[in-house]
Amino acid sequence: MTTVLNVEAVNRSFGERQVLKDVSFSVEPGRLTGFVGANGAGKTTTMRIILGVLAADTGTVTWRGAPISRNDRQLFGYMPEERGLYPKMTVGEQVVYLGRLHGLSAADAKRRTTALLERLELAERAGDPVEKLSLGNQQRAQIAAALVHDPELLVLDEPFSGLDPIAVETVLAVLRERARAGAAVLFSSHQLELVERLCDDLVIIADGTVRAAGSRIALREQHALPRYRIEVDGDAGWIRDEPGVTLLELDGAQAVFDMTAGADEQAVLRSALGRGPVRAFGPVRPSLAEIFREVIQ
Ligand SMILES: Nc1ncnc2c1ncn2[C@@H]1O[C@H](COP(=O)(O)OP(=O)(O)OP(=O)(O)O)[C@@H](O)[C@H]1O
Repeated sequence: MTTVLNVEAVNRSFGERQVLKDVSFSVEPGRLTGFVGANGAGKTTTMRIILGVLAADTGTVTWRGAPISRNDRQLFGYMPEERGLYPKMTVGEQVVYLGRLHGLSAADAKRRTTALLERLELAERAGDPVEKLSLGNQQRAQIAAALVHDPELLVLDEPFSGLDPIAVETVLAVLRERARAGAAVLFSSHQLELVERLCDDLVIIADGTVRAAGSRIALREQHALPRYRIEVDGDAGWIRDEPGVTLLELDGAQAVFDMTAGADEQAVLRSALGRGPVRAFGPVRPSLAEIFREVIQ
């Protein structure tokens, strides 16, 4: 797969404090990359450096293999943490204006604004000044502003914070559509369940250091535990006496257990089948929250 955005060994300090330490990761087109980390981990600082709002002390950020130019930035869409739409301007005018700034013709900017506001369920508010909108609707307007020029790279700082569950689903669907159309999407979030559901790739940062990066599936496999779940008919309590089994949870017919290294989980399955029907048997994959806790330690 071709990488479009490459962050390579980026360092950045504020005064004495180094807030980014050798940060490296890449973002692929057509994929959603979740950027996760605790408060103060360095997500916003990294995003600002990608967008050229802030300079790195050392290290490079490249777009399609070359340092990022002003022209490249026209192809980027950014939703900054500090938001920053003009409060007195109407939502529609504002999104059109930002589209024009990114090089769209007046007609294209209008057409795309109408379509996007419709898609984000904000069309009815197009004529209202931003300051009159609820925070959640202001957030949707911000997302429209970042998307209006059909960017090839979308960088979104906490796009889901402050949205109600229905708005989350709408925005999520819009981001998926953008990725499916070929855009590279990098977004930060604290909401791990959401990131887990949404993203293809992950970058986990703690104290300014990337602790894990890669596809969500690969990360889950790398951090897979030798842990299994079984469901049988009747009581599963016998499982605690099987060789190599450490029983973690027992709830009637269901059990979750770890296997000691080298022990054979298939032997447990055979043993279960010898006792009666087995309704379910398989490895338990760690959740993103569990992987996160493990890698940031
Ligand atoms: N302009 C600045 N001057 C001094 N320190 C700064 C500045 N910007 C960020 N920092 C510090 O850098 C560290 C990283 O901040 P950053 O905003 O990148 O983290 P974050 O991961 O985005 O956190 P959050 O989730 O809270 O937004 C923090 O300790 C922050 O206080």
